[in-house]
Amino acid sequence: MRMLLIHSDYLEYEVKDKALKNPEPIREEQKKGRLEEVLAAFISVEKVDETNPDEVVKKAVNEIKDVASHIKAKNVFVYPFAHLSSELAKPDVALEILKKIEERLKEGDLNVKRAPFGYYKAFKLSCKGHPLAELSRTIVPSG
Ligand SMILES: Nc1ncnc2c1ncn2[C@@H]1O[C@H](COS(=O)(=O)NC(=O)[C@@H](N)CO)[C@@H](O)[C@H]1O
Repeated sequence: MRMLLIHSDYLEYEVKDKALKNPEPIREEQKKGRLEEVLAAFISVEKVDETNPDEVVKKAVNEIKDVASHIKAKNVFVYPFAHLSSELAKPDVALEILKKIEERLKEGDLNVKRAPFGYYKAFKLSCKGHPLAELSRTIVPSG
């Protein structure tokens, strides 16, 4: 799994077209979304993650929580992003892993949103530019 973590004044998205034949079914209110003072987690789920999804979920959640506490962000946006890797996991596996990351993060005291999976989306971001505002993480199952 590859994650790009951006601390931003806000992240807002708007769903445009389908990027998959069968994207995640969404409700009308999910077609647009916005969070202020947010840690945006752009996540590419990779083929290697399919060998142990639960382990990569656990590691990803720990990394996101760790960064959020360091930068004192209470809001997290889980954002499916297929452009951080050339070895993408199958969409159904990727969606399950992203849903689990969202669920686990919500168990803590973070306010979490997840952007819809399988759609082209317009988005706006305002990176804060401090030394920890742009981070990346590579997460692999231990095998
Ligand atoms: N492995 C993945 N990790 C994260 N998001 C993914 C993954 N696979 C698919 N997606 C989601 O599905 C959308 C389309 O994925 S894509 O790889 O860019 N494109 C496609 O798969 C099709 N256009 C066929 O190539 C992405 O924008 C993202 O929302």
